[in-house]
Amino acid sequence: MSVPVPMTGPTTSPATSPATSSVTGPATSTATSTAAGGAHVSTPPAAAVHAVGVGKVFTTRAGTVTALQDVHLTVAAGEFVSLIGPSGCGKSTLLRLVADLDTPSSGELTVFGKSPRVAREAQDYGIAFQQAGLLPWRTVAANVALPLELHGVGRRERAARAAELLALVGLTDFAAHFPHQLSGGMQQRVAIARALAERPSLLLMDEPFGALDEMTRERMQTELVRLCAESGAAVVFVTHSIPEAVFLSDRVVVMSPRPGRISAVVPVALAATDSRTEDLREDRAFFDAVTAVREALHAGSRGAGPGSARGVDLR
Ligand SMILES: Nc1ncnc2c1ncn2[C@@H]1O[C@H](COP(=O)(O)OP(=O)(O)OP(=O)(O)O)[C@@H](O)[C@H]1O
Repeated sequence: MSVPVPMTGPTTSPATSPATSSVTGPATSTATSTAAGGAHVSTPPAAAVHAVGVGKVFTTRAGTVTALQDVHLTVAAGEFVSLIGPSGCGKSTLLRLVADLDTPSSGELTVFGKSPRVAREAQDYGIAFQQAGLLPWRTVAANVALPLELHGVGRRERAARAAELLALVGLTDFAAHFPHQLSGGMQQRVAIARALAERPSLLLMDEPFGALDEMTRERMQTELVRLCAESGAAVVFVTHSIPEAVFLSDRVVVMSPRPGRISAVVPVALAATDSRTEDLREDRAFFDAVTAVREALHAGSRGAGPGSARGVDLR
């Protein structure tokens, strides 16, 4: 990713920061503009995601469910942030609010300084969920080109962009195949290519590798790191796997259940995310970061009752 993070160093456990009123990403460069009179004024670039006191309450026949309470989170442009926490702690709900698939009950949420709706209309973000969600009657290339088609991009330009994206995810030879002719991992790569079609500045990913076998999953993680480095997109990534979160992220956001809130943020002080390779998984610093996230998860779940860490891969 384009955001600088501390380089690999000796093996101290990364510090976790408690969830306080402000959880902010690494500093990014500021844009300068010239004000009247010639003075240069620094304008900080808008964060990819900025949540201030966000809450979400669902009302059902059985009563109300507070899925999120007082969530403060800032994801910098180009930053990779994972959300991890027990089942039902509100990870998907938070992602859905960012994606304008639902609206907050309280607080303020902006995406690149705009409301989620305006950001969606501006095609600021792409989405990839656990189910690849490909249209079975369309070829791989036609699936990748779908968002472009929906937004009126011409046939020739669509074809060129689809070819470029399929090359990026290593599926050039499968352009004319149909989804059922591909493996699960290949389908997921098509879904990621589709999410990148409109060059979004933000990718929202909800357990995109959850259904894959371990080896395919690790390969996909390495590919995702590369793709994100190439595209410069920020990513908000929901996962149940601690090693996955650590391998991919600049920061891991730990959530606790009932009601869902951020209990800790673990900065991942490994090599910059754009230069992470398979070897990192054997690195002492990697294990230390995994331990830090695991401890934060346990601490966040303490007091929430038995089984409250369920659904998290604590290995
Ligand atoms: N549309 C809805 N109506 C009512 N309750 C909902 C709705 N969507 C989510 N919830 C509730 O909100 C809480 C958070 O759900 P959410 O799916 O965000 O959790 P999660 O952390 O993503 O869980 P998992 O890890 O199991 O996917 C849960 O208690 C869930 O039952």
